[in-house]
Amino acid sequence: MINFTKMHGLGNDFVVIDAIGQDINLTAEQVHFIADRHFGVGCDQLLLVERPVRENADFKYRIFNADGGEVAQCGNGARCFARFVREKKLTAKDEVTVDTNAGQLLLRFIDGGLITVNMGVPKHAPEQIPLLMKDEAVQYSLEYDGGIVSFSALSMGNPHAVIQVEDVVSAPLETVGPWLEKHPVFSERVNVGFMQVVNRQRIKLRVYERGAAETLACGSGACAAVVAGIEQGLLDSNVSVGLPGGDLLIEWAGRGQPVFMSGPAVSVYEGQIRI
Ligand SMILES: N[C@H](CCC[C@H](N)C(=O)O)C(=O)O
Repeated sequence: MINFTKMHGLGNDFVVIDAIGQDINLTAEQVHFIADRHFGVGCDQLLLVERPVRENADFKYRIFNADGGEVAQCGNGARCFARFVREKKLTAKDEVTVDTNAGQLLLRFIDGGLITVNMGVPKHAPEQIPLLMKDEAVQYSLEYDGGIVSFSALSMGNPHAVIQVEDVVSAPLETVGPWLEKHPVFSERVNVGFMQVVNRQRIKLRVYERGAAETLACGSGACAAVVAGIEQGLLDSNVSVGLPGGDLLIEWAGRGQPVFMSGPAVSVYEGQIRI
């Protein structure tokens, strides 16, 4: 039996497992089973909380998409990880440093039960798009269904494509999402965000996530969309991102600077799963 906590960040939901106090070694198939909403517990991603790798870190955490694939970054997951280690009394710190496969994150508890994550510095021509590599251009275009799909491509530690649309409600997420997610120009697939610019301090966003399909919120996707919008001169440095599951605050001071994301994290229930 494995003990877990079911959590969410604005409806992007997680199975969070303490792999320090439990001896856990999950295959991709087992992650896929746990994530299944009919045969398992059900979640967008599964998070494993482990001992740190580097001396200056408090923990390591690993992220697995519902399809079983391990990935390196998850914004909503980072906030839920922070809430988890505090609620499980694995730390009493107000600021937690965590190792991830994308590097180190700094997580801070702020007023109102919110958590701010330093998501690191965005990379503008992520290595996952060698075929499209231009001179640090951040806008790319591909032919699709007799037309052209233009997008910004960048990495927040995981790859993102950001498409600007007039209205997120009518965005072609169900068709363009899976098409671009698996497009061969992205050697490791990609998360696909559909961004509607409301004004210079507000966007609306829907994300078709790599390995999980559409989620109610995507933290790294919100960061990528704001970076893309600022790069195109459409947004100021502090932006409220309206996702189907709720709002995140994203702050970015420009190239070479880290992106900060602030938002909630909620524990829903504790459980055990037979694996
Ligand atoms: N699907 C993402 C991982 C989860 C990201 C998302 N849930 C977030 O909050 O950033 C990927 O394959 O890179």
